[in-house]
Amino acid sequence: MEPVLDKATNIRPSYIASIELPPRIGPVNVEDLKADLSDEFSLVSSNLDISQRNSLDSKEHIQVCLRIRPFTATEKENESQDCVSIQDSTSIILKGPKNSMICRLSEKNVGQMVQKFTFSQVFGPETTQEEFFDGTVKQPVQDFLEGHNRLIFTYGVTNAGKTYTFQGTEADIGILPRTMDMLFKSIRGKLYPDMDFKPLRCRDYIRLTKEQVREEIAVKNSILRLMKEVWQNFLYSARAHRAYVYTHFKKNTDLLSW
Ligand SMILES: Nc1ncnc2c1ncn2[C@@H]1O[C@H](COP(=O)(O)OP(=O)(O)OP(=O)(O)O)[C@@H](O)[C@H]1O
Repeated sequence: MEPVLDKATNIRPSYIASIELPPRIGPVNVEDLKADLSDEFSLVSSNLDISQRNSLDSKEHIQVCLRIRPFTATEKENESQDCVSIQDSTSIILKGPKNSMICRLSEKNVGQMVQKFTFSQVFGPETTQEEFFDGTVKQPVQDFLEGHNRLIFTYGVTNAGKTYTFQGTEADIGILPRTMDMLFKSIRGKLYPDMDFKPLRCRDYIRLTKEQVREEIAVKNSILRLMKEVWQNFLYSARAHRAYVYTHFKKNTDLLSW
């Protein structure tokens, strides 16, 4: 039975009442909602050099990978329902949890409501940290080492597994330490061993003569000596202050007990 609404007491909130909808002109075209925007966000412009264009041509310019994490112990204890099923390596089917409102409504009206989502790559709950790194981040890091710009980020609701994926655990490191490892390995043996470069402003440097190197070392040593003296003086006065506080306190408590 339809609820009977008492019009006199059902007052619309003022913020709704105050909205004036613009008059609709002609039919609404919804086709552009499905527009493929990938061309507009294309990284390939005429300014890029040929090597960069080749590197990008073979791939999508934006890659969106999905990682589905396994249930945590608590979720298993609570018998959480699996709402995501992997259809193939790039798509998943999402079902509303059984007995949820959306599920009951959709079953009643149009059968169980399912939604399909497509990604560049889908990684299931059994995916290891190494497999995930190799399948997602390794190539962009390699591109970066060859001089291209790359941006990698994780995105998801709380508890989705972003920190685990990015940072990982001590026993099973994530994509960030694996990336750093790759970067440091790539410069191994390429480090300049001498100490005759000096940074200048933000991006420049100058090469020092032997005499200038000696002067730099002398300046640095005197700064270090000065810092050591300041630190020792600080420690000395901190100890003296503590000793004073202790004796003062002791004297007062002695007086009190007396
Ligand atoms: N691939 C995985 N394998 C095993 N455990 C995982 C995996 N991904 C996440 N977890 C576990 O799931 C829980 C939630 O993960 P995590 O803390 O990374 O989520 P988060 O997205 O960073 O959350 P928040 O946004 O709240 O910081 C943690 O207990 C984590 O150890």
